[in-house]
Amino acid sequence: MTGSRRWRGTSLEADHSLAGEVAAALAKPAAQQPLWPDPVRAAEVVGLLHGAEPIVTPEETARLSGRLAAVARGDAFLLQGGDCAETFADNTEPHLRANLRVLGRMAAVIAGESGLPVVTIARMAGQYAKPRSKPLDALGLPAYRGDIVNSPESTLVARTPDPDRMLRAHAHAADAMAVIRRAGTAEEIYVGHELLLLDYEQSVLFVDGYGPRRLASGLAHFLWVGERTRQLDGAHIAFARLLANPIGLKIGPTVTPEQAVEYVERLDPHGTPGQLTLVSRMGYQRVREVLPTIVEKVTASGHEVIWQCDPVHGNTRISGNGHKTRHVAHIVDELRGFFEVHRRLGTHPGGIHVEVTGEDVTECLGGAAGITESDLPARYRTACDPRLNADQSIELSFTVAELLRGSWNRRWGRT
Ligand SMILES: O=C[C@H](O)[C@H](O)COP(=O)(O)O
Ligand SMILES: C=C(OP(=O)(O)O)C(=O)O
Ligand SMILES: [Mn+2]
Repeated sequence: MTGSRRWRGTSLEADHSLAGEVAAALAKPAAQQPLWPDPVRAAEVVGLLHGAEPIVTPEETARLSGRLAAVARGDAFLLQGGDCAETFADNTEPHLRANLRVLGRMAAVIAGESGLPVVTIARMAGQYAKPRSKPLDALGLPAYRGDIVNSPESTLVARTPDPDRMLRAHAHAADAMAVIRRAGTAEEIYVGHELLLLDYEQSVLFVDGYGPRRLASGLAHFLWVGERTRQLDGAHIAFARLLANPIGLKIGPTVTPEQAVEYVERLDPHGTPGQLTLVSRMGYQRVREVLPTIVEKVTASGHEVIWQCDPVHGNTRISGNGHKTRHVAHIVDELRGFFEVHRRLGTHPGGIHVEVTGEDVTECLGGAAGITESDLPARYRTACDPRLNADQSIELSFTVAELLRGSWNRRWGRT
C-alpha cells in the first residue's frame, strides 16, 4: 500500500472550511449510533483512527467513479454483494476467497450471458456495522450492532458497546483488503460498506484531488446510506453529500418520488453521472407499484443515477422454526419486477445488490436444491441477515443475465 496520511498531499486538517463542514454534518441528528459507555475512551479511539492508514487509494476510487459513469449511461452493469455482516472471526483468507470467488463467478455469468461489462463491488473490508429494527433483542439485551460495536453472544457484557472495537475493525479491514489485493483478480474488485457508524466513518478523510473540492474517504471505494439512516435532515445524508466517493442510497417502499428527487439533488450536487446509486429495496409485492413514479421523477430531474435492485432486504421474514430467512422465489420476483419497470420506462436496470456467500450455508429458502424450513438449522451461520449460498447465487446470476439480455437487446434493437 502506498498510502499514508501524507500520500495525498492535502489532509482534511489542513482545510479548515471543509473540516467545519464535516463538523456541521456530524452535529445533525444521527440514527442508529451506539451509546458508548465510556465516551472519553470513545473520543480517544476516534483520535487514534484519525491517524490510521487508508484502506483504499483515491486513484482506485476515481477509477471506480469512471466505471460507474459507464453504468449510469447504460454501458455496464453493477454487481454488488457479500456478507450482510462481516465478522472478525470470519475475516479469514478462506472465507474472503470463497466470497470473492462467488462474486467472480456471478460477474462472469452476467457478463458472458448478457454481453455487458460488469463492475463488481464486494461488501467487504469494512462491512462491520449493522442498523437494527429494535434497540433490544428478545431477551431484553442491547441488540448486536455488528462486530465494530459489540459482540453477538447473549450477555450484557458482550452486548455493551466497546469503542476499541473500531480499532480492531480498521485492522481487520486492512487485512481483508490485503487478501483482496493478493487474490489478484483479473478485474480488480472494489470494496464498499454501509456508511453507518459515524465515529468510524469520519476518521480517514482527505481532500479529494480529482474533481470539485470535496472529501475522499480512505475507508472504502463505495459507501451507501441505509434505509434506517436516510433521514433527509440527518447526519448520514449531510456527511455523504460531502464525499467524492460514489455513494449508494437504499430506498424502501415508503420513499415518495418527491423525496427521491430531493435525495438526488443533495447527493449528486454536481450532476456527475454515476455519483449516486439509488438502491431500490421495495419487496416483491410493492416494486411494480412504487418504483415507476420514482424512476420517472428522478429521470425528469436530469441527474444520471444508477438504478440498482436490492431484492433481498424487502423480502426478509421469520420462518416457522424461528430463522430469519428469504425465499429465492421472492428475490427473483422482485428482480423481475425491477426489470419490468425499467423496460417499460426505457431506463437502464443498472445493477443488483445482494447478500451472498461462497459457502454452502442453509440460510435462504428455495433455489434448485429446494432448501426448506427444516433444512435451515443445518448450516445457518450468518451474524445478521440470511445470505444466498454459492449455488443459489450462481443460479440468480443466470436469471439476472437473462433479464439483462432482454433489456440490452431491446436497447440496441437486437432480437
Ligand atoms: O442488514 C440488516 C438488517 O436487515 C438490519 O440489521 C435489520 O435487522 P433486524 O430486523 O434483525 O434488526
Ligand atoms: C441493512 C441493510 O440494508 P437496508 O438498509 O436496505 O435495510 C444491509 O444492506 O445490510
Ligand atoms: Mn442485511
